[in-house]
Amino acid sequence: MFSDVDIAKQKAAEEALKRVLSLKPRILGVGTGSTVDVFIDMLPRFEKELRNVTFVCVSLYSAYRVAQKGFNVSQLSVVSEVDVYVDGADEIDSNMNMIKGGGGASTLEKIVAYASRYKIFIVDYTKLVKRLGEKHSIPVEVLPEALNVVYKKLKELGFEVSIRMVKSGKYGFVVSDTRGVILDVKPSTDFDPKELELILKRIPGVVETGLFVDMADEIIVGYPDRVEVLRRIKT
Ligand SMILES: O=C[C@H](O)[C@H](O)[C@H](O)COP(=O)(O)O
Repeated sequence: MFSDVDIAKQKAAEEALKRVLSLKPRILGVGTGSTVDVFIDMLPRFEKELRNVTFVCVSLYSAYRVAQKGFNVSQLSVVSEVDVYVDGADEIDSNMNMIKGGGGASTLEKIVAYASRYKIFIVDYTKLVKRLGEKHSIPVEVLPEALNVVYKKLKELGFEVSIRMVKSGKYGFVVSDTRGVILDVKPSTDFDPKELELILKRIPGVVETGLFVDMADEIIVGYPDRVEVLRRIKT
């Protein structure tokens, strides 16, 4: 039995696939997470159209799944430009800014999104928020060597900080695909996403944050009965 959220994810993924086919990418960036998983599961329906596409994935897990379905997967290290990127998000505000990295992938996600000419994000309706930080902390990926230094600095700056722990299958810290440790950071007051991103990135040892500001070209929001598409107005 599918829940409303499952159906909403499917609707968003289906719409994204239509969009991808119309954009005819040579190189397609693929994010990670449960919504992207739905998107990956739909790829074989368009085997003919996607046969010559090279996929670049932001996690070993997504790369494995795309390759298992018979598509060409390339290493990010040999790619400098991506035509279209499809990924999920944890929170989206009314300015199309986002928190990402709930699945521990914010660094590679940001690199591929940055390298992509057109960035599409797919979410179910529960991801829309008035202000970023309503439901999720901000993931901050840190070099393992800098863990304590960054942790202490973030506390001094007034943030609530926790080190992300593995919930099962392994004991200890979550380690990202880029071997970073993830700190979940909760600002105590309202914040400006752009300013906060700068504050966090100024701390040596911080590799990336899960704040995605002014990044999305298109956000496809799935509902149980429809999709709504938000588009960035290019200035
Ligand atoms: O690190 C993970 C990514 O940012 C995901 O895109 C994000 O967490 C959303 O995941 P999901 O589609 O599972 O809600």
